[in-house]
Amino acid sequence: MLEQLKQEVLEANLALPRYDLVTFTWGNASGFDEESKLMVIKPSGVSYDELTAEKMVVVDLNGHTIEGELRPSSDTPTHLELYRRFTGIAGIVHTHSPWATSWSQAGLELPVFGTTHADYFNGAVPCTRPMTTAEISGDYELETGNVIAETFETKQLSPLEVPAVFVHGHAPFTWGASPADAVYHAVVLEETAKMGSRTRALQPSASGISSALLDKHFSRKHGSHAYYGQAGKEESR
Ligand SMILES: O=C(CO)[C@@H](O)[C@H](O)COP(=O)(O)O
Repeated sequence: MLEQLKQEVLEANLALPRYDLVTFTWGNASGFDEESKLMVIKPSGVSYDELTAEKMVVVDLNGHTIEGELRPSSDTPTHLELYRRFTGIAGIVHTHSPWATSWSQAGLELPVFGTTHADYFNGAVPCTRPMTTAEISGDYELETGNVIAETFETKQLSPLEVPAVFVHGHAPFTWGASPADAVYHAVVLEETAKMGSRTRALQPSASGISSALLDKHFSRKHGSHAYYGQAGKEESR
């Protein structure tokens, strides 16, 4: 079942080490099928060079495995909560990419320091609040999804316009209209986090570009970025 989505999710997972976003088995990518309300996600603990479409795991919104021999990613509850809470997304990526993870560990939001950021994210990339002891000792992955959604609701941010978040003390999640879109945003986030780290080192008082410049760039670029299609070749919408 969902053979096409399994292939897309496989390609998205294989792109994570290709773009140096993960080490060992860290991170994961998933895709969501709106019609069947089923998610395809990477199996837990499997090396990226061993992944195949057949090893992908299909789960329903309650987290029940519908198809697949292997255990779904340990982050399955987080992915499912985001598909439930963020309308219109169909791909999610979680990495431990070094620069974005550094902002997550610092508990800082990433300001819009420049137009590279503004081309893809319509505002600062937020960081979630620290989770409570009860949340950590409860269903940690489910609560991670909840605190991400709570962050966007509290800040009145559109997940479609800022498709990225730093989870406090953990690492980033990104999402998009497809698994490939979510990977694209993960690459952009890592690059803008690197630039942001260096900007702040050069000028600690740097506060970011004007809202006029942000609006100019985001409105011109949003939704038109290239993403890779079959066989990894660059395509543009
Ligand atoms: O964030 C974490 C662990 O801190 C996880 O994302 C692992 O990095 C990958 O777990 P699996 O997807 O292999 O279960």
